[in-house]
Amino acid sequence: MNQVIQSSHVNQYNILDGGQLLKWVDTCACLSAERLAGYPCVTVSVDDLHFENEVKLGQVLNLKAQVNRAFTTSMEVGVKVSFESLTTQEIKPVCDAFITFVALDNNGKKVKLPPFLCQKPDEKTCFALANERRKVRITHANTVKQLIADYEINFKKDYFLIKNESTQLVESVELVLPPHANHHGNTFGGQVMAWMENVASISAGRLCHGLATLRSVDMVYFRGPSTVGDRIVLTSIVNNSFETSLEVGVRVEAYRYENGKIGERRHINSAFLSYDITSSGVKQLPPFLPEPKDGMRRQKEAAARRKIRLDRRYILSLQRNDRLSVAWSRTNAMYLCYGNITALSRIAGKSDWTVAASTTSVTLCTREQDGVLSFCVTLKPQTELCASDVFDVLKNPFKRVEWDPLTLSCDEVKRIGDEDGIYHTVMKSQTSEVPNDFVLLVSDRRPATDSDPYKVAFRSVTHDRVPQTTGFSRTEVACAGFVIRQDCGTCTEISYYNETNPKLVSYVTCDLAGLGNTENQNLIFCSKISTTCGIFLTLF
Ligand SMILES: CCCC(=O)SCCNC(=O)CCNC(=O)[C@H](O)C(C)(C)COP(=O)(O)OP(=O)(O)OC[C@H]1O[C@@H](n2cnc3c(N)ncnc32)[C@H](O)[C@@H]1OP(=O)(O)O
Repeated sequence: MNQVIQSSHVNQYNILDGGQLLKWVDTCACLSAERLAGYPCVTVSVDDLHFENEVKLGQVLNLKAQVNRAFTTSMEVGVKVSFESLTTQEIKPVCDAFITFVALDNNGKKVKLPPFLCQKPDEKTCFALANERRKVRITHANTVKQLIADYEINFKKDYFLIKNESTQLVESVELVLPPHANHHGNTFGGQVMAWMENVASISAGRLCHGLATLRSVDMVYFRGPSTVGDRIVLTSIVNNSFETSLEVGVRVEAYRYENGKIGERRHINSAFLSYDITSSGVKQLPPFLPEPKDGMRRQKEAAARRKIRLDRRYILSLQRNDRLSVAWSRTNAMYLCYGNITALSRIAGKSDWTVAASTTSVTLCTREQDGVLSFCVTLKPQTELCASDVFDVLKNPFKRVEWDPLTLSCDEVKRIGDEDGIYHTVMKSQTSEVPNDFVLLVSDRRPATDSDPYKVAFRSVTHDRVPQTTGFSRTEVACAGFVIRQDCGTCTEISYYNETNPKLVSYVTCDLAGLGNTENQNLIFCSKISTTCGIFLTLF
C-alpha cells in the first residue's frame, strides 16, 4: 500500500495521526492474510508497536506486508512501514508490525490454513522467527501480569492527599457503521485501534496541555468480535507520567440493542499506549498525582510496563558491536530469551556464507558484515544420527563435559522456564593456564513443524550470583549455537554458528588442512572446533 499523506490524515502539527496509521497497517496486513487464506480474516492480536519516525503532510507512506508463517488456524503477517519524502527522496522507517489473523468461513468457523511454503532465504528466516514471536505473544499476558505483581514502587506520602485524575478520564461511544467493518460485518481491528488512539490522545493532551505524540502501543489482543450495529464504548485514562512520556490505558467494550433493551457489555480489548511530549511544545510534564487505590494500582502497573518496554527496546536494538553481555533481570527475561533464539535464527538464515575450508566430514564457512565475522562449522549429514537424540545431548549444558574436551565444569545459575536457563561454564583456555568462564543463557527449541530445525542458542549474560572472580578469565559471546536439521527423516546435519567479536577475526582463516599446527592461533581455533565435532560424533 502506498498513501500520500493528505490534510485529512494529519493533526494540527501536520503530523500523521496515529489512529490513521494503525488502520492502514491492519488493512494492509489483512490483504496479505486473505490472499493466503482465501477467506475473510479477523485480527487476533497486534504485537508491541514502536513508532520510530513521524510522518508529515505531503510525504508518502509505504506499507509492505507478507505472511511470515501459517500455523494451524492462525497466521503471522509482518508489515514494514516506511515513508519517503518526495522532495528530498529520503526514506525512513516508521515501524515493523506483526499481526496475527485467523480466517473464518461463512459460518464464522475457523478455517484450517493451507501450508505456507517459503522460497527465499529471507522468507525462511521470517518463518523461523514467527514461531518464536508466537511463543512470546501467547504467554505475554501472563508474563506481564507476573512481572507487574513483583514490581515494587514507593509512593510518596502526600499521594494519599491528592486530587483525583478525573480530568484525564475520557469516555466516548462510537456506532459501528458499514464503512467500519469488513464484508462479513466484523469491525476492522485497525478501526477499533484508531478509536482507541483518539480517546487516548485526549487523555494524554489533558495531562500535558498540548498534543502528545504516539510512540508505542503494547500488545493488543482482540478477545471477541464486534459487528455493524454495535455501540463501542471506549474509556481511557492516564496511568502514569514520566519525564517526557506518559502511559494511557484504554478499555473497549461493545453492546447492542436487543429487543428494545441494552444488551450485555462485552469486553473487546484493552491496550496501553505511550506518548511523548517532545514535539508538543511542552517542556516538562506536570507531576502525575493518581487517586488512591485504583489510580495508585494503575500507576504502579504502568511503571512496571515501562520498565519492560525499555528493557525490550534495549535488547532488540542491541548492535553487534555493543557490549556482549546483557544483565539478566526478571523484566527482560522474556525478550532476552526471544533475542537469543532470534539472533541464532537470523545468522543461520543468511545465504551469503563463503566456504573457507572443507574436509570429508566438516565444512567451515565464514561471513563478514559491518566488521563482524561469523563462522559456521557444519558436519556433513550423518545417516546414523537421529536429530532429536543430538538435540537432547546438545541442549544439556551438563552433558557438554562428556563430549567437549575443553569444558571443565558446568553449574546451573537460574532456570527460567522449560526451554531457557542460565549456566556458569568453565572451559580450558588454549592460550593460558587460567581457565575461561562463561555465564551463558542457553535457550533450546524443538521444531514446531517438520520443516523447522532444532535449535540451541547461547549468549552471554551477567547475573549477580556469578560475579567475575580472579581464578577465571571471564569470556563473552554475543550469539552462538547449534542448528540441527533432520533431512528426509534419515539424515541429520549439525551446524555450529558463532558470531565472533573483532578480536577473533584473525583466528579464522581459510586453511583447515594444517589442524595440527598449534603454534598458530587460527589453527588452534579451527582445531578446537574440529576436535569438538569429532568427539561429539564418536559419542553416537
Ligand atoms: C482488517 C481485518 C478485519 C478485522 O480487523 S476483524 C476485527 C478485530 N478482530 C476481531 O474481532 C476478532 C475477535 N476475536 C475472535 O473473534 C476470536 O478470538 C477468534 C479470533 C475467532 C478466535 O477465537 P477462539 O476460537 O477462542 O480462539 P483460539 O483460542 O482457538 O485461537 C485461535 C488461534 O489464535 C491463536 N491465538 C490465541 N491467542 C493468541 C494471541 N494472544 N495472539 C496470537 N494468536 C493467538 C491460537 O494459537 C490459534 O491459532 P492456531 O490454531 O494454533 O494456529
